[in-house]
Amino acid sequence: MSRKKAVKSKGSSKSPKASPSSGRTGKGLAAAAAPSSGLVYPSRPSISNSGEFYDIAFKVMLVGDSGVGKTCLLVRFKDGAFLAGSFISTVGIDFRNKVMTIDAVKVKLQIWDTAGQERFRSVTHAYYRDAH
Ligand SMILES: Nc1nc2c(ncn2[C@@H]2O[C@H](COP(=O)(O)OP(=O)(O)OP(=O)(O)O)[C@@H](O)[C@H]2O)c(=O)[nH]1
Repeated sequence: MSRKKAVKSKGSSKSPKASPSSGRTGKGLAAAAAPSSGLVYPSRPSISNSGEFYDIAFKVMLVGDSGVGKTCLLVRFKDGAFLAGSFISTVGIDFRNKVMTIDAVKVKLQIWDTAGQERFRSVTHAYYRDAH
């Protein structure tokens, strides 16, 4: 079985312009998924920016007031590290990808880290579409 290579966005996974969940509509396993649910079921395994194959993708948003620990939670989950004592407030929005295996299914989580400061609210709200 041949494996398709997804179109990569230029640069690292930190580019907020990329929207990997768009452009891939449900096929194959997608019969039960509503297109607006944000679920992405590729008909064949796709490849993430980190080079890992995955079967299904979810868009996850981290939202909350500034300083509650959204960025730390993401870094801890993605890299296993905790940034103690260094509070650099997020500017705008950022995202990281993580591929996990759950019940033998490769799940890609595209986790968006939003800025909690009020002045970025209009920017971050624009990215809520299709999120979980
Ligand atoms: N003690 C403790 N401190 C934490 C924890 N999580 C985050 N912090 C601290 O809280 C501060 C803010 O964390 P961030 O993750 O940057 O906060 P944020 O919600 O992303 O903030 P914005 O980017 O402004 O929206 C940092 O100084 C962290 O070190 C935690 O679980 N325990």
